[in-house]
Parts: sequence; C-alpha cells; structure tokens
Amino acid sequence: MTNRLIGRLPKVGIRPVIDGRERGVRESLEEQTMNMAKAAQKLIEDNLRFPGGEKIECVIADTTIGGVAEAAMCADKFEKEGVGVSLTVTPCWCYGTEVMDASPLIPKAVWGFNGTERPGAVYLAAALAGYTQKGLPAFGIYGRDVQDAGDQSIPEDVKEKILRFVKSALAVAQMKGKTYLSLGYTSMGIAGSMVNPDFFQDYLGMRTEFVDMTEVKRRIDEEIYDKEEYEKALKWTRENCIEGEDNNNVLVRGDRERKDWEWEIVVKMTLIFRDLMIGNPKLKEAGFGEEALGRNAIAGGFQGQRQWTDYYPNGDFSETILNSSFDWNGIREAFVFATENDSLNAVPMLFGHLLTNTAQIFSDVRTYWSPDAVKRVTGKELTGLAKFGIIHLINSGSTTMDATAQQKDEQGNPVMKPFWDVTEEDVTRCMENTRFCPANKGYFRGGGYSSQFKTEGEMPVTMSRINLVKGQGPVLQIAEGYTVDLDEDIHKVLDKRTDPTWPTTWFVPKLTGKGAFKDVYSVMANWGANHGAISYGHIGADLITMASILRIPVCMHNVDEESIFRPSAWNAFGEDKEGADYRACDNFGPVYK
Ligand SMILES: C[C@H](O)[C@@H](O)[C@@H](O)C(=O)CO
Ligand SMILES: [Mn+2]
Repeated sequence: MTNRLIGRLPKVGIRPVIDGRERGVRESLEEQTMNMAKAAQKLIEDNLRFPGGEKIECVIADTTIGGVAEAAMCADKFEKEGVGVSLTVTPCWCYGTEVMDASPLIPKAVWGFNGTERPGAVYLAAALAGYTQKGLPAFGIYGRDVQDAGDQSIPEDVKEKILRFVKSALAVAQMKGKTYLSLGYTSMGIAGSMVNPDFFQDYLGMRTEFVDMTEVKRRIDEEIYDKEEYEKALKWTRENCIEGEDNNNVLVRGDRERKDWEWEIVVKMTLIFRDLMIGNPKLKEAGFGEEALGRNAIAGGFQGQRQWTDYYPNGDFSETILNSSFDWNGIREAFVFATENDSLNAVPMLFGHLLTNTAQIFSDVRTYWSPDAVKRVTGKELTGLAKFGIIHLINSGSTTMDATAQQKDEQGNPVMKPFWDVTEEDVTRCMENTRFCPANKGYFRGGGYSSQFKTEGEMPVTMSRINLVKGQGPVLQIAEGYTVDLDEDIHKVLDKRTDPTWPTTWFVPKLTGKGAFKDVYSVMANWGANHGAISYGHIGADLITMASILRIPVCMHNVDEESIFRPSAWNAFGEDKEGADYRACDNFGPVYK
C-alpha cells in the first residue's frame, strides 16, 4: 500500500457454484458457470482500484462448487489467499446450504443468472433464505431481464450491483485490523473526539491507539524525524505555500522571526504526525527502531485545541497537507486525518476515501444562510443552485487543498481526483489558490497557519457523519448535494463575518421536499454534530451499502429508493426501508462483536 500500511490488501473471492449431479447435468454446466466467474473477475478488475493505486485481485475457486467438500476446499484457498470479499455466481440450481460460504466475517453476495433453461434465480432465492436463516446476511444480485443460456454478457443492472457490493465490501475489508490513531484526546469537549474503542472494535474491526501530544513535542525537541526530508519539506513549503494576510491585531501579531519559527514547527509536526501513523524506515537508520514502526493507522486525528494550541502552533497546516493528494514528495495518496481529533468525522472520511480513492474534506457545518438573511447582509439575491439557501462549510484552516476545485477533468470541469490522475498543473493551481494565514490568535495563542481558500466551482459532493447514540449505537447520516461558487461580492461579506483566515465551501443539499430534506434549513437542523465529512461525487448509495455491511443504520439520507442496495435479509424486517434498516442492524448486531 502506498501509505505503507501493514497487512495484505484484501482479495475478492469468486465462487462458481453448480448443480453437483454428475453424468449429464454438472458436465453441461461447467463451462458456463466458470465463464460467469471469469466475467465477474474481468468486470471487477477492469473497474475498481485501491486508494493506493494498486489493482484489485480476484481469486476464483479451483473448481466449481457442487457440494460441501468443494465449498470447504474453496474456503481453504480463500483463507490462504487473503480473500476479504465473497461473490458467489451461478447459472443453475445448486444445493443451497451445501455450497454456501459459511464464513461469518466476510461480506457476501450471490449473483444468480436470470435464465429459464436452468434455475439460477430460484437457487438464488433458496440460497438467500439459507443465509438469512443462519444469520449471515448476503446481497442478492439478479438481472431484471431474462437472458439466453449462452449469453455471456453481464447486464447493466447486474454490473452496477456487483460493483457497488464489491467496492463497499472491499472498503470494509481494508479497515479491518487497522488503527485509528488518537493524538491527544478530547478537543474542547467535542463528543466525537472522546474516541470510543468499543465502536471501532465492534463495528469496524479496528484498533484504537492513544498517543499523548507530548510525544509530538518530544520528537520535535529530540529531533526524531528524517532531517533530510525536513530540509526538503521546509524548502518546498517556503517556495510553494503562500503566506496569507495576518488578520490579528497588531498588538498580538508575531514578528518575522516568530513566524519563521512557526513555519519550522508546523512542517516538523506534519512529518511527526505521519510517522506516528505509518512509521518511517529512516528513523530506524537514525537509531529509533521503535519510532520507525508507526501504528499502522489508516486514519488519525490531532486534538490540538486547546492544550497544544494555547502553547504551540496549531495543526491546521499539517492537517491540510496530510489530507491533500500531494506534498513535498510529490503527488501521493491523501491521508485521512481529522481536525480536533473528531474520530466520528474521521470514520466517514475514511469511508469516503476508501469508496472513491480521493481526498476528503473535513469541515464544521457552520451556518445556514437563508436567501433572506443573505439579502439583508449583502443586498444581493442568491441565484442558481444556491437560490433556496446555502450551508457554510468551514473549519479552522485544516481542509484538503484538493477541495479548491482547481483540479480539472478533460472538459475543464472542476473535480477531485484519485492521486494517480492528479497532474502537476492541478497541484500548482491548488497551491496558487490557497493562502496560509497566520492563525487567529484569539483562538490559537500559539499561532500556526490556517489554510484559506474558497471552493471555486460546482461539484457533486456527499456530506456524511457518524454519531453515537447511547442505547442505540452508531448511526450514519448522508446528504448528497453540490458545492456552489457564490458571486465574489456575496462570498466576501459572508466569509468576512465568519473567519477570513479559513477555507470555505458553500454547500447546497439535494432537496426531496420531505423530512430532513424538506429545505436547506432542515438539513442543517437535522445534522447530528458540529462536523461533516465531504466526499467528491454522489456516493450516498455506496455509503448505504457499506453501512448495511457494518450494521450501522442510516438515520437520514436523500438517495433515490431504487439505488438502495442492502442484504436481502433486510426485506424480512418490513417494507418501510428506514425502519427495516434499524431493525435489521439491531437484530444482526455489529460484525466483530
Ligand atoms: C477555532 C475554533 O475553536 C474552531 O476550531 C471551532 O469553531 C470548531 O471548529 C469547533 O468544531
Ligand atoms: Mn471544528
């Protein structure tokens, strides 16, 4: 993995299951069944990638599976190969529970060919009944239109479901066994930064590691970082990061000497945060074997406020750099790193990163601006997508530079790309459109630099968030929408009354006219905490699928009902999808408990 995580990348295991009756039936089906497995493999390998850029690998069982012995041989192979996701395929009748995948920890789907010469779909129904009865929820995939027996193509609706399942299940498999690194603990009484090890362990299969912020200070003082990289990083920062206006009162402003020292500290903090997450072989060469190992962290967060920031430069610069798809070493996979150690925002950032392979935005969900309020303070009307009101996403200068909307696709549209598609020009534009302003000393006595920019373009995005509810457990909320580029004269007035040293994204959710999505105000009012994780693209349906694999119910979303894809067992909990989701998640409980 690019970000040097320990452990193999999970593979996708494909199980071609077959009618085991030899002397005619089985033989006539061997080729067609294996071909389905090969077609699924091609579809998956051609379309999906890991966030580190690696190709997805599929493993097909050595033989078709006609009964229990062959199912066991397949399970054995999958275990040796490190399979983390299971897809069973078949065109025909098979012996439901005899050929089933009985491993409780691996997400499962079954694709039954919709033909009529052989009963693939009726097997699917029998198989899913078995999975449900045994408490192993599985996704059922069954094309809408009947295909002829010889047809080896995969219909579009089946493709969509296979890819949605595999993408979500691989995201789940990648988190398992990895770490959330909590640097410091609770920031300003924010509940999400009271990192809950039971949630991580039971629902995500993850470890939580706690490191006191004094460790960062020790590494600064004892120079435990790669000094060569530090010189390179500082030079790059001086040459490429544009220092913004100092908005502090002249009486509290730092002089040039202090500011230069702060730059040095924030660069060191960035190296140290990263090394704490994933280790660094260079530290071993320098005699720090223990520090060289890191903590296998797939996500992390830094408390910062207040003990650290009252005394030392804040984490904004480091958080921005880590969350961006590039730094002094070039273009690379973005890290998932939460401001204020809000682990319940880090988790949806991690979901978004694993589902889209792109950098994630961390923001306060700060203000709902109604059209009337905007008119009152600016004298101007909101128009276009913004006309029913906007939500101000902004945090203390810690957001990924990928969110400047300066990365462009081939048509010149603003996008946020997986790092392997990010170009040098994209990086230059992101940097040119970002200022690093001396931090607001009222909040940050120790100074530091906050990234400041405006998301300058219309992009489809999805905001999400996990909240923990005592007695219920975790719930996920999802709002698909768009970033909007407000007229500069409206933006300036609204931004100035908030904090002109921070990065701003103007967000408009898609409205449905009902419930939490009745209007923009209701979305803001229904948001469960002060933060949101914002991911490029409309990924609500993928998040819903992923949440169901993890047994996390979704309490609010604006995704079309037709795109909701959950294990077939959810149908047994009633026709109202939201209520059924809660009941099913409660019934099956967290996967790793
Ligand atoms: C500087 C302030 O303390 C901010 O960090 C604060 O408004 C928040 O971001 C709260 O989440
Ligand atoms: Mn915040």
